This record gives sequence, structure tokens and C-alpha cells, in this order.
Amino acid sequence: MIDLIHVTKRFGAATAVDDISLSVARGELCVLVGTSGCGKSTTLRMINRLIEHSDGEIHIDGQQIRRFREETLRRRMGYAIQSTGLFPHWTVARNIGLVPRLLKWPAAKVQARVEELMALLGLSMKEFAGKYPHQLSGGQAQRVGVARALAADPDILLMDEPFGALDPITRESLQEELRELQARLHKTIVFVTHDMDEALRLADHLVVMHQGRIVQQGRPLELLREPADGFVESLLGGEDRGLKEAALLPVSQRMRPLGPQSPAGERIDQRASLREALSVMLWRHAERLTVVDDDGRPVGELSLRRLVGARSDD
Ligand SMILES: Nc1ncnc2c1ncn2[C@@H]1O[C@H](COP(=O)(O)OP(=O)(O)OP(=O)(O)O)[C@@H](O)[C@H]1O
Repeated sequence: MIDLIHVTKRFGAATAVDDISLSVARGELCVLVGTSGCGKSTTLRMINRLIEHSDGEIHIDGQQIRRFREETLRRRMGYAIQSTGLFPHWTVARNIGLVPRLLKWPAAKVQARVEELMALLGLSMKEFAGKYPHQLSGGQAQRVGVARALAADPDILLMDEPFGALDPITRESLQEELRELQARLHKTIVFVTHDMDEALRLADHLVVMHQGRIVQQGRPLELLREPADGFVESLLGGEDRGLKEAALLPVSQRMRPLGPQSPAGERIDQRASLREALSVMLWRHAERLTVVDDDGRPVGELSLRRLVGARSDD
């Protein structure tokens, strides 16, 4: 759906983005990750033409973006940024309704859309519609920013470090919500971050950038297992990669069906990650856990040997 083909961006004599090629399929969540100044934001802004590319081609649905009228292009793309960009003297409801109003939707339709989006992002109308940005917490303001980006129902969402300024707990819960939103709305998302844990948690397609170039791209597990070079390896956490991989794999992948023996005492949800399972084992000094389904029924057993990937049985 989004294709960058040998795209370069120069600012004067400096090359910020250097001959990158990248394809994002419809409904995919693509994360650009890399150290500061590597060209992530520039890449994102070239997609909605806030920045014009110098060389190469950018296509949306096979059409060069330069062929679209800028207004048509931006209407297809929501844009959410770290500082939220909310208008400080406008209420939450007015901020969210900005794009539909610019598109001259009838007032009743704008109102209905604002209500729908606030519900979608867990913002109570009664409590928040009339509040101003300075009366919101960081997490609430980010939710409003995302609601505003979704207002005209764009099929593409561009997000530039949207959760960068939040504490880790709020950040994780917004990441979780974004994944759920994505599963429900099937948007195509390009997401910029410099936080590798966030990138691994969110990405279907992970793109590692360094000094304006793409050094590796693929599924998170592929990159973790086969980093292209020492830079990617250290960015992915070096020796910590085992834990990062475990965070991406569900318990259900390594458990074995429950045998006739009585289940172990400690329990873990089948959808929990292997990393969470390891943490429970360490905390409880347990080498075995009973894996339970959503209704709390035992469905399997996970031993420490299986968790670490030993094939021979326990
Ligand atoms: N408008 C501009 N004029 C000149 N140079 C720019 C401009 N915008 C960005 N750059 C330069 O291009 C390079 C890439 O910047 P960019 O903002 O894309 O990096 P980034 O990976 O998003 O970094 P960060 O994580 O710090 O936001 C940097 O060296 C930056 O200084």
C-alpha cells in the first residue's frame, strides 16, 4: 500500500535519508527504529509530503504521491506526534473534530464522529469533551491526539514517537490499545520510535535505520534471531535479546498438554509471554507452571526446560 523506492532526502549538502526502499502492506504496522538523527521522522514526513523527497519515488496504492492533491493525500493519512499538536484554546471535542470540520461535514455528523472516537479511545464524553489540553494528563492528551488523527477515518496512520513523553506504565497500556485498535480498524500504520522494546512489541514489520539508511528490515523475530550486523545486534539489546525474544513468544508455544499428573501450583495464562512465565518462575521459585485458558481452566504445563527451548522432555 505504501512503497518507498530508492528515496533520498537532502537538506542542502546534508543527506538526511539516503536511498531507502521500503514497502508497507495494507493493514500492517510498520515501525521505524534507530538512533537519534537517523532520518526516521524525515521518512515519515515525506510520506504525507510535509517534507518533499529529493530523489526516488513514493507510491500510495501504486500512485506517485506527487500526483495526489496535497489535501486528498493528507485526508487519507492521520498524523499523530509526540507533542500532540493540540490547540491549547480549543476543547477536546473541538480538537478532535478539526479535520471533519475542515472537510465541511455537517455539524451533527462531526458531533457523532467525536462521540464515536472518544468512546473508542476510552475518553468519557461527560468528563473530557469540554476540557482544554492543559487540563489533561499526558496519556489523555495522547489519546485525544490519536482520536484527532483518526477523525476523518483515514486508511493510513503516521505516528511520530506518539508515546515518547509518557511514563512506562501509561506507555505500555497505550501500546496495547494501539494494537487492539489496529486489529479492529485495520489501518495501515507507520510508527516512529527510538525505543526498541516499543518497536518489538508493536511491529509487524520492523525497519532499522542508521545514518539515513535502512540497515535491516523484516519481522521482529527474524531481526532478533539474525541481526544483519553488530549495530543492529546492539540496538536490539545484545545479550538481552533472549529476553526480548521471550517477550514476543506466547506460553502456548512451548507448553505441553496436561498429563495425568496433578497440575503444578503456580498458574499462568496461555497468552502470557515466555518472559512473563520466566518472571513468575523466578519470583515463585517454581520450575513448573500450569497454563490456563481464558476461563482459568488448566490446558497445559510449562517447565523451565521447555521454556528455555530444550527439546528433550522434562
Ligand atoms: N528541516 C531540516 N533542515 C535541515 N536538516 C534537517 C531538517 N530536518 C531534519 N534534518 C536533519 O536530518 C537528519 C535526520 O533527522 P530526523 O528528524 O529525520 O531524525 P530522527 O531519526 O527522526 O531523529 P530523532 O529520533 O532525534 O527525532 C538529522 O541530521 C537532522 O539534523
